[in-house]
Amino acid sequence: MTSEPLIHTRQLTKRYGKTLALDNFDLDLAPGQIVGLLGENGCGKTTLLKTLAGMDQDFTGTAQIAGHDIGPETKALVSFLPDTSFLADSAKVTECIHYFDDFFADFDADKARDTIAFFGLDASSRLNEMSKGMREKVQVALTMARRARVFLLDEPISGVDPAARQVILDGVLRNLEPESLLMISTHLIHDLEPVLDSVVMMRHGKLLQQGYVDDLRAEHSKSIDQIFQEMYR
Ligand SMILES: Nc1ncnc2c1ncn2[C@@H]1O[C@H](COP(=O)(O)OP(=O)(O)OP(=O)(O)O)[C@@H](O)[C@H]1O
Repeated sequence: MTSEPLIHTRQLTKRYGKTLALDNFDLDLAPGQIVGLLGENGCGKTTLLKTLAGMDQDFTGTAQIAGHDIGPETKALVSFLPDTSFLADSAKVTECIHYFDDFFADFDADKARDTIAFFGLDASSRLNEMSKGMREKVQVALTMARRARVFLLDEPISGVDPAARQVILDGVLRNLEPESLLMISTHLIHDLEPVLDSVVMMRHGKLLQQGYVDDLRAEHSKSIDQIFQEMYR
């Protein structure tokens, strides 16, 4: 790594009862890259993202963002898109923008409105009048409109059609500052591969493989999608 890690974990361990969701998970991620978080169902991707986002502080080991232990300081640096809807169904898009503006000091309402327009959405619509893909776009627009140093997106393109996936990815990328760190969990590696700088592959709560996509592709003479299929077969 050429610069100090923005995300740093050591022996990060999270249990849900008898289930070990994160098992002594060690990770260092430098800023200025787009990272794909990959792994089969239940390997701990959501748990890792929630932990780094400060949504669940019931863990052992070390987890730091920009040198700070996970807590209020790191929450201010991290913009998190969960895999479930976090907005009130009856709200209008304009109300969601106001809500974010009140709640997050680093929120740029103009940027959010601009991305909503880029997605071709009507800001006066209510969420319960929108399709799943349209609601996902609203959530992406809000999440990416923060001037955060770390963006953690949990499955932002699952459950939408291939054309919408590309539009959502474009909406994510057009808002990203070069020095930010973006980590995206996905099963849709083929769609994401062209934009990734590096990947983190997980298995059973552990780090299975981490590397820059160019290095991995050169080493294996295969696409990341093919490497993933073989690794998890
Ligand atoms: N709230 C919870 N209570 C109990 N067990 C949980 C809870 N959340 C996650 N788990 C368990 O922790 C493990 C990791 O789950 P997690 O959701 O992090 O996996 P994932 O890689 O995101 O899966 P997927 O790809 O299916 O979204 C799984 O065994 C899951 O059943």
